[in-house]
Amino acid sequence: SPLPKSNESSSSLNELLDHLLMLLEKKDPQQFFAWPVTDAIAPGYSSIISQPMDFSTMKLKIQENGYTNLKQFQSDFELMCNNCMTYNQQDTIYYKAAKKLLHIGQKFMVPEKLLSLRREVP
Ligand SMILES: COc1ccc(C(=O)NC2CCC2)cc1-c1cc(C(C)=O)n2cccnc12
Repeated sequence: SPLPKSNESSSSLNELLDHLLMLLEKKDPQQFFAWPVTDAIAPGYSSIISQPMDFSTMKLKIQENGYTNLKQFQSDFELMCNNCMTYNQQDTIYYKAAKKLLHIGQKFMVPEKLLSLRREVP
């Protein structure tokens, strides 16, 4: 089906979300959150995690105008981090990375911080 027509407001939201996503991806240098987790690298993952989420899926969703507000973007980000902290034990590099990323993301996505981001987006 053709991509829905983007209007002024959705494209400026999408620009903000693209910028935010780029900032969050930079906080995941090992790219643990870059792609969907497969059962091959994480045994039983698909039967434990009912709603998988990763940065590449979020990027696609932005391009398809899948987010109509910031809150929806925030909840996918939190879903991604919480999935990781559900599947992995606390003493793993993945759990620790998710905890750290979630904390950083929550600091980024506060209104005054976002205002400055909006000024950054050309
Ligand atoms: C896209 O997901 C990944 C991509 C690459 C890697 C990876 O480079 N792992 C190496 C670091 C020690 C092996 C791990 C993951 C990975 C993410 C995750 C998450 C996000 O739960 N995960 C869980 C168990 C095992 N591997 C992973």
